[in-house]
Amino acid sequence: MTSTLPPSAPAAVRLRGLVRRHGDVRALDGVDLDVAAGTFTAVMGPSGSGKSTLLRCAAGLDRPDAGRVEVAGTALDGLSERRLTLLRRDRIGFVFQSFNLLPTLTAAQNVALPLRLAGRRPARGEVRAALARVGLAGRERHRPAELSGGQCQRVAIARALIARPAVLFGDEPTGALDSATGAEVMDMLRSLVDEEGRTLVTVTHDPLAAARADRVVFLVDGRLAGEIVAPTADTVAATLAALRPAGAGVDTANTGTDRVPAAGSAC
Ligand SMILES: Nc1ncnc2c1ncn2[C@@H]1O[C@H](COP(=O)(O)OP(=O)(O)OP(=O)(O)O)[C@@H](O)[C@H]1O
Repeated sequence: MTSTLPPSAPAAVRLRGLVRRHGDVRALDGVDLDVAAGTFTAVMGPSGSGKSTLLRCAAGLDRPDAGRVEVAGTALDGLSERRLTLLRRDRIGFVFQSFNLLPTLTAAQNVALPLRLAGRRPARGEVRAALARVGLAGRERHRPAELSGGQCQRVAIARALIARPAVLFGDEPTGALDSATGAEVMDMLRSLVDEEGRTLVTVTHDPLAAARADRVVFLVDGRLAGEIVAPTADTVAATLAALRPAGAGVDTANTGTDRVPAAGSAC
């Protein structure tokens, strides 16, 4: 199946015929998908169905073997590595399950890093405002070891958003957090869409997290296998259960009900 917008509708992300092979494995097997600007899309599916590969190709972190990726109207295929790096820096944000903060830098310095790497000095109050936006007012001078896991992920999100990317991609951004903290982070991500018109695309295994999205798309064996608009945790869980091959066990990844927080300090 495909999930595309009319050609005239503004798409923050447009994927056409995406194929990505790893040896004999077709991690993506012909995916057509549009993500409308200003929306929150969750990507779900069984373990190994191609979710991370989809995100990495859409974000320009990996190159598909065939097909086309457009982000905010720019086609990624054919871009030189340098142009792709600049596009990722300026137009694409990415957060991972691990927070990847630099331990010796303060929260504010971590958030400012993408601007500094781009040769730009942050405007007065810009970093403080970015941290306040993710609920970390007053934490500017804390280093990662002095922050909780949820706070570290908020710093990582502020860092990913500081350059005002066209799309923020998240690969299980709450996967290392306990359920309550993960829910708070998902609520904060939702508010970024509602209040600022941000565009989010997030892989998650958690039906409760996916229920915050406007739309959930499901992958199976590298192909789109369905979608739910205006999802609830129940409709998401039921769809996932129906997609799981008969006899398959519970997904080894976190399901949101059995999450264990990352050990030790969080970052
Ligand atoms: N670098 C790689 N080398 C070889 N095979 C890979 C590589 N990356 C992904 N794959 C394979 O491609 C398929 C899709 O992997 P991917 O990580 O995208 O799935 P996923 O849905 O994100 O899985 P999970 O939910 O377990 O994280 C899997 O069969 C995986 O083993």
